[in-house]
Amino acid sequence: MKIFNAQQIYDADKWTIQRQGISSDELMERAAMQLFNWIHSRLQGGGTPLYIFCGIGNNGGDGIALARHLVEHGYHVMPFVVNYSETRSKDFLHNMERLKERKVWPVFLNDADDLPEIPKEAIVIDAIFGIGLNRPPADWVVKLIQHINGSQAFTLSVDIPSGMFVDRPVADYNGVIQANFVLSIQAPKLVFFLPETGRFVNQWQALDIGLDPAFLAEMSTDFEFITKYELLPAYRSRERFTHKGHYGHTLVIGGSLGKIGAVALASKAALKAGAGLVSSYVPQCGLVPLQSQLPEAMVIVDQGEGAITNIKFDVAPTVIAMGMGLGTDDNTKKTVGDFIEDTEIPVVLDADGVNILAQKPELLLKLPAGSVLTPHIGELKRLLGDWGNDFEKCEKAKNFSLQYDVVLVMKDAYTICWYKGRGYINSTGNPGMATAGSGDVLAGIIAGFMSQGYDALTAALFGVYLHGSSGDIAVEGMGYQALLASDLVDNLGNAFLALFEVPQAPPQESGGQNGQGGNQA
Ligand SMILES: NC(=O)C1=CN([C@@H]2O[C@H](COP(=O)(O)OP(=O)(O)OC[C@H]3O[C@@H](n4cnc5c(N)ncnc54)[C@H](OP(=O)(O)O)[C@@H]3O)[C@@H](O)[C@H]2O)[C@H](O)CC1
Ligand SMILES: [K+]
Repeated sequence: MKIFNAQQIYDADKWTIQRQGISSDELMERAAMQLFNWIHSRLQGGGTPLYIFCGIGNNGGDGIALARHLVEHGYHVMPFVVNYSETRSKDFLHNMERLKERKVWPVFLNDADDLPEIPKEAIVIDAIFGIGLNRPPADWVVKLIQHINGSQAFTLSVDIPSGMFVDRPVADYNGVIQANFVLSIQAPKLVFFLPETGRFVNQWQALDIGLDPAFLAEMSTDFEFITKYELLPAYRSRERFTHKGHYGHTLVIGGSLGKIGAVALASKAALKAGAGLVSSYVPQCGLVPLQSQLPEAMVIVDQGEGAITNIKFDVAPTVIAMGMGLGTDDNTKKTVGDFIEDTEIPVVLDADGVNILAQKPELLLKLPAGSVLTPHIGELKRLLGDWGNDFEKCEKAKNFSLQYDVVLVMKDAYTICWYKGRGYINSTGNPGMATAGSGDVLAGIIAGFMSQGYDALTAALFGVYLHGSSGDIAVEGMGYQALLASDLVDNLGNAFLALFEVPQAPPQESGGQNGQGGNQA
């Protein structure tokens, strides 16, 4: 699912109005009907007071139109106009007239003295600012937002939490609606998925208002939200007349004294992801634990006792996952650096493997095409340099992916895979996955996919999605705290099965639940 920027949404509006021969007011009516249906299907006409705070633009227009539908269905509606500007939008005014025709007069709020009492059992509908916010809100509007946040009422934001810009960092973190739920018009917004702003969005759902599908399909976007529906067309089924040789050979290089578990996790994950063969290359101390823990893997030992000192092997892997548990031994760093410089086999570089690249950036140009880097935030900073905010971080990652022919997997609550300037945002995962070994499993899954012949981007997208999905399935029977990286490996089979589950209702794009939501270590 594409993630549009504000300008693209305004363009799609215009095009839809022209193509479908409708007025902008009719488009707003579609948005209001969708909002109403969503609320009505859940409240079923209950007596909960609905406090609707509306701005004076089209976001406010959505709110006022919604208020009319709710009034017509007998809901207890308290509409307010947040009078932050004299410049009202045409469709806002139109809907104000219609509401007044039904003998409903919203209360105008003009300054901080006007803040209404909000009972905690009320539902607040936030239609103050939408994607049109282009400067910090006035102080009294910030106070209103704080007042709403402090009310303990369930807060439902229309399109985007008010106070959040759609394309740049928040000006004042105390001046953003903390939304329990966001009903986002047509598509989710990028800011839902970035840590600094995503924390204001507990859960979200996109409401389809029928913007011209052909126009949306043709528009190229910097970001795409990846669900199983984007992935399934790339899935390759296992053919009957095949053998292990058809599914490639993953070599996992890593481990040091006390960190052999990282290699075991990655190796098992590669096998579970479908690699035909897996060999684990470890220092000598890894031989016995690996052979006894993971009989399916072959083990190749380095000369070094407790750390890898000189990488040499005589197998012909399809892909190499390396970096997990390597340690910081100088010889190890040197042999890994030399290996990266010479190899032509695509690599999935994790952990210390990424750190070695950060220390020797000239190696980046030597990475075989179709390689994947899987840094966590700390490793990413070492690789890209520090950033001031999430937008700057994305810009750096984007530039990096334009400069080097590799996939950069930026691990976070919503992991973003970057390739050739485009960001692919993952939809699965939860905070339980912020646990030791989770990253080793991810690198192993991605390598397992590459080993079967998936290109690096597709392998990374499948890997990140299934890793998160496996975590989501695993926590169904336990608390987040109890999730272990090995649970991610154990549930990978169920994550594959879930890919093919047909939803009972048609798929709706939705996600989130911070505190119940995603995180990939
Ligand atoms: N296709 C769709 O997604 C549709 C979305 N709809 C809804 O429309 C809004 C966007 O509406 P818009 O009128 O463009 O913008 P806002 O309602 O967010 O803001 C209104 C105006 O407020 C001014 N502004 C901006 N920042 C401030 C500020 N800090 N203080 C005061 N005023 C501010 C600005 O106008 P200026 O001329 O003053 O710059 C805004 O234009 C979208 O979010 C959806 O909810 C449609 O209903 C259907 C199609
Ligand atoms: K809003």
